[in-house]
Amino acid sequence: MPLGLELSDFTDRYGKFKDGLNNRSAHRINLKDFLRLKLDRSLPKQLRKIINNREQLRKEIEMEYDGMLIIRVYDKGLRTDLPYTDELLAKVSNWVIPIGVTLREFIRHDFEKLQMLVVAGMTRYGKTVFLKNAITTLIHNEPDNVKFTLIDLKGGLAFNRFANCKQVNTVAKNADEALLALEALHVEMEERQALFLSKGWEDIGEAGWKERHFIVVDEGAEIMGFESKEARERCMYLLGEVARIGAGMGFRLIFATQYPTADVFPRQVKANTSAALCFKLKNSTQSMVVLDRKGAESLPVKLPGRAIYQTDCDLIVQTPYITNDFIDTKITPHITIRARSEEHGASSRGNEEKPRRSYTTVFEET
Ligand SMILES: Nc1ncnc2c1ncn2[C@@H]1O[C@H](COP(=O)(O)OP(=O)(O)OP(=O)(O)O)[C@@H](O)[C@H]1O
Repeated sequence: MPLGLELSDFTDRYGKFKDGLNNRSAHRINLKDFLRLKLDRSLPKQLRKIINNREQLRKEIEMEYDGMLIIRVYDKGLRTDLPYTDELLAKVSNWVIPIGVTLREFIRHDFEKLQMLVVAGMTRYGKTVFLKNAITTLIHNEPDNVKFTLIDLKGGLAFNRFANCKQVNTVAKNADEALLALEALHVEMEERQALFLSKGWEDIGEAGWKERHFIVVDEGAEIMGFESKEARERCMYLLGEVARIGAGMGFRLIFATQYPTADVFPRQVKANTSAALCFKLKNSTQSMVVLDRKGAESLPVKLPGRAIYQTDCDLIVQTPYITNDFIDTKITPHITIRARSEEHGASSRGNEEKPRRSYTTVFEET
């Protein structure tokens, strides 16, 4: 790396490098075209056409810094679809989910290593499909240990198919339900913290508990639209608490939004999250909020599933496309029809009974 420059000086110019490499066409002779030759007077013309055939270059580049600046150039771009299949599912286990493919490899996200994940992207670019992919994978791979609190602030339609899975504690569809669910989680978290302290356990690993509780929020920006200011602030605070202290106690957060502005992310969520999956965004300001760099605005248009996966480095991936039929085949064995009131107090570890509780948020004027 030339002295005084950093990786972002190159990645910010990704488009310029790529267009520079592709600004001409190349000779391409397709042997199959010879089989289609017609033996008539136009033969020389046909041959000339085959020999002079030119195709626009579609080279792709990847940039990385590992002490050296590495720029990889590929003849072809990344595939535009990656169906979620049984073979793909077999490549992940435990708390690992598939993120997608790059030009070189299959990428996974391990929630034991990076417990919180931010997902962002304009509408119709694949956020919800990705969340369904994550939920299905975890239910399939850890059916006895995973628990979910699903908060779908777009009305609950996307998560509805998971509502009767035994692993799903709650599907919250609006401000009141979201607040109630988060209050319940907060109480559980505080109880766990007190128990861990009394037992001298540092974290869930040391406690030897297998359960992991995932809180999945789809359209987190809606929280800013809650009518009541108190509800808004309380929700932000509670999500922030999950991000701040939840990881060690087995809580995992996936926070998705299509409007990533600075005020949409609870401060603690941004501060405690070191992984992001970012689909195309409207502008570089939004990209800066999610990735701390420009780039998500330059992802291709009309290409759902294309995203930047950011951990300690940034990778351009094509995420798997999971169909609702595939989801249903995987979750049907886990569906139990229960009254929702029973689910709310569902035991979160093993089969031990917990008293059913209700939670009330009281706002006092100061
Ligand atoms: N990984 C993918 N590969 C190919 N196509 C995809 C992928 N993900 C999503 N799509 C296509 O894009 C459409 C929109 O995806 P999805 O519902 O996940 O978008 P979204 O970002 O959640 O949008 P909204 O915010 O409007 O719900 C899907 O119906 C599907 O046709």
